[in-house]
Amino acid sequence: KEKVAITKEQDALMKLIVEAYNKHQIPQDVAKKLLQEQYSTEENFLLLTEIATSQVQVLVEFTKNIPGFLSLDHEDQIALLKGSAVEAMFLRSAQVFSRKMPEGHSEVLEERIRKSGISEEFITPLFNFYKSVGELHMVLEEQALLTAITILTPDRPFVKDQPAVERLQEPMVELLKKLCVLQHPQEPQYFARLLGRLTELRTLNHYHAEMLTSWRVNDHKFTPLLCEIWDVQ
Ligand SMILES: CC(C)NC(=O)n1c(-c2ccccc2)cc2c1CN(S(=O)(=O)c1cccs1)CC2
Repeated sequence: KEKVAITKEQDALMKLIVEAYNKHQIPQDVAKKLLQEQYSTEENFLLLTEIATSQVQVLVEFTKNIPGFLSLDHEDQIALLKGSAVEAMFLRSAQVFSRKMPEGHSEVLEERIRKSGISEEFITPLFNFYKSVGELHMVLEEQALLTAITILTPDRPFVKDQPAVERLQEPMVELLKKLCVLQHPQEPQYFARLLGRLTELRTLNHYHAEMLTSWRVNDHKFTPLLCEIWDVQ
């Protein structure tokens, strides 16, 4: 059985990705607001809008720190960001949700998300996803790499130079595979389970598009950044 070892280059790549991932967290004040303000549906929706908007800004900064991303074709950079924004948001939500929170906080958080104007048919897959990510107990490195791998998905709509994106994504997938073997030696199928989450994420894209139409008919307003990244209005 060959010894799995992280090379010097892989260690350097991982440090860059984790550093970028750590640098861009959700501002604590927004998370605190989630736990303080009153419970109206409208209030909850506005809070989620605020959190989602700040998360998109966080996502753009993280993406810019992915080695090689800024040397991609500029239009492809935009196509990758727009193509992965929703998945990256749901992945980040699941990670925030599965993090140890002070007593009672995740219940409040869940309650607010359930009472934010999102229709029941989307709430179920949403929380199923949060749960399935939570059960993996991902370490920070795995979370950061999985987010980078999601962003560097070559077959997003309108990506012209897919091989260039594959060349960036490939080393990340290799590194994540090694990390999983090192972090979860007792669970050889762990890496496959992680990639399975990415497949589940893609289904959430569809739900999200449906959510947007149902919100638009109820005249919900989004921020210009969310409209831009989601191609709405
Ligand atoms: C951390 C960020 C990325 N999470 C986030 O924005 N959440 C969270 C969430 C999950 C865990 C902790 C804190 C927040 C739940 C939901 C969203 C956003 N969406 S949305 O983008 O469709 C939306 C935008 C405007 C109105 S609804 C709906 C569901």
